[in-house]
Amino acid sequence: MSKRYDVVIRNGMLICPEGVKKADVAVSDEKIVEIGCELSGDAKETIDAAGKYVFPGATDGHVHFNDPGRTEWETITTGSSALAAGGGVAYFDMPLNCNPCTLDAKNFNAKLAVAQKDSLVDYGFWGGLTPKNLDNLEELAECGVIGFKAFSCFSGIDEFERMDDFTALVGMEKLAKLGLPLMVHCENAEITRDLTTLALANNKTTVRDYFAARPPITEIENVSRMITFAEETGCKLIIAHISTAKAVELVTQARSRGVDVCCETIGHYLILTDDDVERLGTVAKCSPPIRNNGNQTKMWAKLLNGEIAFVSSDHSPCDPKLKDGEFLKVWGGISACQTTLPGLLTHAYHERKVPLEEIARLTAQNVNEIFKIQGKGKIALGYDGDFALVDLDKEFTLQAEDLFYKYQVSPYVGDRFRGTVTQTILRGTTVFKDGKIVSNPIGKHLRPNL
Ligand SMILES: NC(=O)N[C@H]1NC(=O)NC1=O
Ligand SMILES: [Zn+2]
Repeated sequence: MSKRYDVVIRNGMLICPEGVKKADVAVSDEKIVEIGCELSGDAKETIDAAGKYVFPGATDGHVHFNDPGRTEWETITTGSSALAAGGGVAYFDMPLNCNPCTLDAKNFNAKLAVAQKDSLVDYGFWGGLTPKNLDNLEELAECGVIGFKAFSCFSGIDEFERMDDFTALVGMEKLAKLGLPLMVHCENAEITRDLTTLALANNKTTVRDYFAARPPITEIENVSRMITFAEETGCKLIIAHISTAKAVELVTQARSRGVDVCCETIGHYLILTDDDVERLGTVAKCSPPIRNNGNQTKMWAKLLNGEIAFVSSDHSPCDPKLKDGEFLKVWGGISACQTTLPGLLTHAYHERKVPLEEIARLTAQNVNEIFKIQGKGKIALGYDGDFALVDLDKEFTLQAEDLFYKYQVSPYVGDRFRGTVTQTILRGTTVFKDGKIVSNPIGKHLRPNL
């Protein structure tokens, strides 16, 4: 008897957890219901993926879409569209730089209302942990946050206060009980603050002065301290946007003695170097800063070794006016959520022979597993019909007009990529195709299955 699927993707090379295989994949009621060679049975929609690689749609674990409240920088509409254009089907939005910050249930619900209306793709939310909201962690957990985010140093946003040691201890004890992870932006507060003050006092505001004000030790020292807190409290710890190979080493050592810690890195720490930042200017300013080539080589080795759990974008845009000025003084944050997968195809797969299934793990599977999002992140029976169709050899030069961000700004404009996302499918619905957004907002809220 012939079957009737909602969608069949035929003749593609599927990136499955166990390897790459040529097969068809069928979706009904938003879920993958069959994987096999030349599936019989018709479908309401047939997608010919001959010559294409079919990745699991990516989940970006770390974005700042700034909605509600700072929509002059980015919005959920533009951010989620950009994500889809880069093969993304889901994102976890940070508790800052939206306004109000996501520090209690009321503000969580305000953000949820916007996303329900505007998000093209699926979304989860981070709650914040600051000295001011230790009594609100339980209510945020009930709302369904995927985890909590804290800053060891100044966050750039006055209302989102840094986590002092008391807050770290009490907060991590509470999160251990709630079974939710804490992600920490690890840079030593006093050293970054005082080196920055000193640099400003001496009018040292160039890109190199900025690097000197945030040296590797600020990350390494703080990662080590946060691991100690995690080890003693039993809280699951995720190091945000790790930038130095030495800090990755600390995470690996801690894991090997049983500490529940892992790390995320960001495309730009793998793709750009300090010399690139010097060339590009403030568009490539972020914190922690992008490091040198020697460190980057070691970061790639750690990535290949499985020591980095997932790769996100830390998409942190702003009004371009805030990037206009002396390097040390301007906003730190890079617009990147549209280019993570093409960046990894170019620099990980083509340049360094990182296997495609490893790239799928780093962009989709691991992040969903770590945050206990059920049924998302891989091409397997029963999972959401989420796919990114990729022409692996199709090259393109990124043009500002290609970007779906509120501001068409990226450090990669003018760069050559090899590996083009041609179509993004969310739970069986095509949301992006051939350079265009082709769906209304259909994103739904993702909560951890604890
Ligand atoms: N507040 C904010 O978005 N900060 C981000 N920007 C950046 O470069 N690193 C961050 O953590
Ligand atoms: Zn961030």
